[in-house]
Amino acid sequence: MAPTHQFFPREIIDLTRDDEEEEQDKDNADQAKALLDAFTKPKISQPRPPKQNSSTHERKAKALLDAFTRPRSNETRPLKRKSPPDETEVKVLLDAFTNSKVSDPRPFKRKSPTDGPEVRGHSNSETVFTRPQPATNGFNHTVDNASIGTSSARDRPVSHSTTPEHAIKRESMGPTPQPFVSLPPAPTVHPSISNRTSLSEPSSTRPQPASDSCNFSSRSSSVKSAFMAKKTPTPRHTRSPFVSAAIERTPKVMVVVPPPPTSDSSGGRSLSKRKINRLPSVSSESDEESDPDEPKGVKQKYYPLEMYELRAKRGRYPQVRSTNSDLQVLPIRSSPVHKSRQRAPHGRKIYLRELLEKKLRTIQGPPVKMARDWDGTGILASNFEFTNTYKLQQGVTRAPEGFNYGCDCGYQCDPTRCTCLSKEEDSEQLMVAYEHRNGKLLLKKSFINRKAMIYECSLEIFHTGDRGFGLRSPEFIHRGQFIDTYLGEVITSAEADLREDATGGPHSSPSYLFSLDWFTLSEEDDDEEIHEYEDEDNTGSKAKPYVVDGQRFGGPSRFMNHSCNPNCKMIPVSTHHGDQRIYDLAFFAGRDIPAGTELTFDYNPGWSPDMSSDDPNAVKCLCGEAQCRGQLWPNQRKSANV
Ligand SMILES: C[S@@+](CC[C@H](N)C(=O)[O-])C[C@H]1O[C@@H](n2cnc3c(N)ncnc32)[C@H](O)[C@@H]1O
Repeated sequence: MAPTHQFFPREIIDLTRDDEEEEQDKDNADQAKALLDAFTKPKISQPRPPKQNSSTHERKAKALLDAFTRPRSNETRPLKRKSPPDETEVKVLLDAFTNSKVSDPRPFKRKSPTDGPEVRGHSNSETVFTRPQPATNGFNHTVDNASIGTSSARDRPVSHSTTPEHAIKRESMGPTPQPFVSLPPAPTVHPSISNRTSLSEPSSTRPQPASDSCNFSSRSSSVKSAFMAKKTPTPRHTRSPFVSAAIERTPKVMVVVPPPPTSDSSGGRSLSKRKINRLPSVSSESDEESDPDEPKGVKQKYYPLEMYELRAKRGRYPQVRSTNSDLQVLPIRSSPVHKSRQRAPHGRKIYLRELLEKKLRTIQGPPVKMARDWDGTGILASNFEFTNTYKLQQGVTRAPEGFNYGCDCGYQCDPTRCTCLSKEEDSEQLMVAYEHRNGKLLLKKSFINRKAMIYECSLEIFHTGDRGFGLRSPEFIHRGQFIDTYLGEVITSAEADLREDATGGPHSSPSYLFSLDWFTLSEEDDDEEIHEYEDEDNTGSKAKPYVVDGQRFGGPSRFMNHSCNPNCKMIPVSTHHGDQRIYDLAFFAGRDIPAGTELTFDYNPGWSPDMSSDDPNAVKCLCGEAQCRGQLWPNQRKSANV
């Protein structure tokens, strides 16, 4: 089928010319250019170019070469050429053209002039093609026509238009390295365009293999090497129009470039980077081998999670190694980078800091950062992962669904009249926790000693120097503002005891156990409804409160230290009214807190002076407050708080 647009100057190509005429015009460079064009481009004015076999091409190519290299027999002066290097280049390139056809298998077997690679074109083909592309030559260059290897697709008219001006403009850009396959004798993609396509065009614009005739990728390497071997290193310059044409076309014959990066491969790195952010809890050695960049968190090797739970179940608890050891901090990786960092303390610090920052990014909500002045050696990177929810562990269950019920506010809850709100002890008045102050939803001043919920601020983990890490906010926090909840594994009291014993107790290592004992009922309490789901072992005994362990998994508030004069307060928040064993531990600002001030709460708010003791094993409090009690906990097992 004839192309719908004929946009190429007709006078350039005329394949009907016979050899005798050509012989007479050997010294005419323009004519030679036209002849060369005839080799590489089918004639537009014809629906189909005449079928030409390779020997015809070779003959014509040699004739063309002769025209440049041999003086005419009836003339004494040599052929006029603008520069010797151009001649050399033409020779080399033409040689490459002819030889490549002999030495290399043709990229595809042309069954007919209509066969050939199908080129998927740019949707705006004016910007892609500089030359007319007859639909009949088998090179379809619109996306619509890109059905590969089907005659119907090939025969479709070309639906784009290109003006001669475009062609001239493109050609003036001169030849460029050829990244894409073009096939003799009917290359269609302009070199400059091929190059551009490989660099920036979407893959849909790249030449596609014709399914019935060729597979470019399977032969690309041999074709490329042939070209590379024959390519002259001579810089290209001072080209005559003819030479330009020759150079521009000849490479099309043989230039093959490895498949350009697909969207997959280009995104691979970013995909792999994204994978880095995956929260690794327990990593196998094989995982480490496969992705050396992957941050490694809790090491099964050092913190045998499964064994840990297994033994806890059996009543035996593994003696885990100290969590302060640098050795535990280091995730073992086999990559050379990591090894070198291991050797260089500075590199190791950087690595550990990066590891921690990756962990910090897994925290949902406002960003939590690591203070820049921290110069620790990665203690934080050890056996600890941030978690965004409670991790219910073995033996811990939520109350059955039936125990959870919503309010009857309707579509939108009325926070001043919601039936979920508790009533004042001595009246029917509802306890409303929040009020708007300073443009924020804050805990009511009157409620600061009661229950409340949520307002977010950004936080920063920093090193206190004498009490391990601490938490602070780079922003001013208003009194009553919600800070965060205490997160971690929710475990049974029995397991908490095992874990505490395993670490030597709070006297020898930091404790991250926070008991959920707010609603713990007294032995006399006969609220059977509340207790019926607690009787897990059917013994009729009331279960002990669950405990949140923030040691291995936790949130930023896991780093909040104790103060005998705290600026924050933990207020329990129940979101499942029927479930009194699992609730949220929410921290609120007890007073206005200037930016950068350490956030603290009282680990033992029910403290009374008679709890003090002279026990030398008591955990010393280093809060530094004037009214410091001298110790973190009474010398009995902690119950109410951490
Ligand atoms: C929940 S952690 C707090 C974060 C901890 N500083 C860290 O580096 O991970 C509780 C532990 O911090 C230490 N700690 C907290 N407040 C303290 C204080 N006022 N004086 C001494 N040590 C304190 C104790 O070791 C305690 O067991």
